[in-house]
Amino acid sequence: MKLIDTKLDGVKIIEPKVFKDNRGFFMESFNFKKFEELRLKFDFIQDNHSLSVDKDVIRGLHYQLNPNAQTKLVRVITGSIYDVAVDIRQGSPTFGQWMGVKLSEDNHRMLVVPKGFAHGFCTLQENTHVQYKVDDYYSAENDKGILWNDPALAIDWPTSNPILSEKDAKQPLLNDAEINFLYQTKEGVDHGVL
Ligand SMILES: Cc1cn([C@H]2C[C@H](O)[C@@H](COP(=O)(O)OP(=O)(O)O[C@H]3O[C@@H](C)C(=O)[C@@H](O)[C@H]3O)O2)c(=O)[nH]c1=O
Repeated sequence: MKLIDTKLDGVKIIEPKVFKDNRGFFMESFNFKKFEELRLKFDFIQDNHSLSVDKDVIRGLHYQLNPNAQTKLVRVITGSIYDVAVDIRQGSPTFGQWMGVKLSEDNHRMLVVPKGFAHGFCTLQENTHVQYKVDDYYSAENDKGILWNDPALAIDWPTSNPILSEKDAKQPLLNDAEINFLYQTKEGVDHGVL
């Protein structure tokens, strides 16, 4: 398993070890101990799975406020996505900055999205199944969002005409969004990281 740092502190790309043979492949998509050895200590308590039937579906940008902030471990089962994380930790040197990575059924890559980041993705293929683990339960009350094409973020999405949910079509701009994440130095910055 390979861990790749990104320009955003705490956002990490994971490349699992994939065992291929004549039947197909096998991989461990999560192993508490092996993740812990890479200083990623996660207490996941919920698994989510979404299907987007069309290409150019954008879901996001989403986050849950404290005390229900979530770390997410995102992967694609079928299809592919452009997966995006945006730093919304007040006081962070990279506040408002985003990163994106392609996750696909072929590259098996996973993305760690820590607490204090908004998350969203755009499907690159039809019938894309995305699965992700989270370390806090869903809270309708604390479920929040930011508009996908907020000019202040200037995310380079693969489409300019996405299919959105009603909710996501009218999310607020970052400037108007409710956020309650404080940037802390090393020990506290990546909740879930030892
Ligand atoms: C996220 C979530 C939604 N729901 C319900 C609420 C709603 O009626 C229905 C669909 O929810 P949404 O439209 O918010 O689904 P979706 O747009 O797929 O939301 C997801 O987007 C990605 C980008 C994320 O990062 C996730 O955390 C989550 O916010 O499912 C749950 O019951 N539990 C959950 O954990």
